[in-house]
Amino acid sequence: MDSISLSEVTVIRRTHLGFMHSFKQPFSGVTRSPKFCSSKVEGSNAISSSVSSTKSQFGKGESLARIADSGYKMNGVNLKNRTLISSVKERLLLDVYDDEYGGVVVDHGKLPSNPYEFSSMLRNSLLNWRRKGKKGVWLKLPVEQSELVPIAVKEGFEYHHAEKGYVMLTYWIPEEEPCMLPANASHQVGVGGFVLNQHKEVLVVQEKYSTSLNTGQWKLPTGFINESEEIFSGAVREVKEETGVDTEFLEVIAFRHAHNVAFEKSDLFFICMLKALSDKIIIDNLEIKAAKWMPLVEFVEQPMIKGDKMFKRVTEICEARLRQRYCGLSPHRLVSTFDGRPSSLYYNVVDGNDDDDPSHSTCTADFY
Ligand SMILES: NC(=O)C1=CN([C@@H]2O[C@H](COP(=O)(O)OP(=O)(O)OC[C@H]3O[C@@H](n4cnc5c(N)ncnc54)[C@H](O)[C@@H]3O)[C@@H](O)[C@H]2O)C=CC1
Repeated sequence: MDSISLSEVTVIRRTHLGFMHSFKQPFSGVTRSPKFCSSKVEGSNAISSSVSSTKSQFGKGESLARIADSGYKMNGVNLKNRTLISSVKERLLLDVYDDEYGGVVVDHGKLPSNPYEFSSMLRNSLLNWRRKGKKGVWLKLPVEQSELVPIAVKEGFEYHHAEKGYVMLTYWIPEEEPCMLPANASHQVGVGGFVLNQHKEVLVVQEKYSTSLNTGQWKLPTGFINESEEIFSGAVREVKEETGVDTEFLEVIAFRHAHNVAFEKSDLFFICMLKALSDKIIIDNLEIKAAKWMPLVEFVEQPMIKGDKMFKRVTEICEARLRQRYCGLSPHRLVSTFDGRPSSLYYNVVDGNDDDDPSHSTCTADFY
C-alpha cells in the first residue's frame, strides 16, 4: 500500500473529528448537521496546531513512514513503527481493487459497520484516489448498510443502479475529463410466443390486466425474461406459465425495439416461433383471464391484428415462415475467447449446405 502524506493526515483527522462532532444525536440517515462538510469545527484546533508543528519539522508532504521512524507522537497516538502506521492506514482507507479502466471498485464485503468510520474512510479514500490519479469509483452498498447511502451522496457519489439487495453508487474523479462510466442497463427484454399446433391453430391469451384498447383481445402470450435467462428458454417458460402448454423453441422470428416504455427504459421484444409439444391449456389465473387455440385464419382477421401495423407485420412474417419464404434466427451456443464464457449467437444458414455446420439450417424446421 502507498504511503500517505502528512498533509493528508491533517485533513483526515480534522474531517473525521468534525464529522463525529456533528453527530450529537444518534445517526439518523438522511438528516444531518449542517456541519457535516465543514472542516472548521470545534475540536480540530488542537490537531491542526499539533500537526502544523510537525509540518515545520518535516515539511509539507512528508510521509507518515518517516514520522513513524522518528517516533513522532500525534494526538496521543505514538506513531513509532511501521506496523502501527499500516494499521492506522488500514483504518483510514476503504479496501478497494483496481478496475481495468484506471478506476477502483470498493470491496463491499469489507465496509466498516460504523457510519462515522465509513464517512471518514470515504473522504480519506477520495483524497487518496485523487492523488493517485484514479478515475471512476464504484461503491456498492448492501441494503443492510443503507445508512451509508446518504453519507456517500453527500460526498458527491451518484446513484448508478439498484437491485433488491444493494444500491450501486459511482464517483468520477477527474474534473478535467468527461465521465466515461457506462450508464445503467437501458433496456428490458420481453418475449412473445407464436405457438402453432398440428391443427394450424395459434395459442392465444386474454390478459387479466390490459389497457382499454386491448381488453378482450386475443393475443400471443408475452412476458419478460429473467436475469441470466436465455431468450429461447424465457419464451418457453412464459408460454408454459401463462397457458400450461409445453413447447420447443424454434426461431426468433423478429424483434421490436421501442423507447420510453417502462420508467424511461427501452424495450426489446423478441417474437419467437415455438413448436407445441402439448395441447392442454391450464391458465395462470394471476396474469391471464383466458387462453385458447384459435385457427390461424381467425387470428389474422382480428381487428387488433389487421388494424395494427406492427401486429399485422409480425403475423405476416410468421405466415411467411410457415410457407418457408422467410427464415428466423436460431440460437447457437458458443464460447468466445473474448470473455471465455458460453453465450448464444442467434443466426440462420439459408441454404443448409454450409460446409462448416450443415445442421445449422433453420428454415426447414417443422412447426407441427
Ligand atoms: N401485452 C401486449 O399486448 C404486448 C406486449 N409486448 C411486449 O411483450 C413484452 C412483455 O410485455 P407484457 O406481457 O405486456 O408485460 P406486462 O406489462 O403485462 O407485465 C407482465 C406481468 O408482470 C406483472 N406486472 C407488470 N407490471 C406490474 C405492476 N406495475 N404491478 C403489478 N404487476 C405487474 C403482471 O402480472 C403482468 O401480467 C414486452 O417486451 C412488451 O413490449 C409487445 C406488444 C404487445
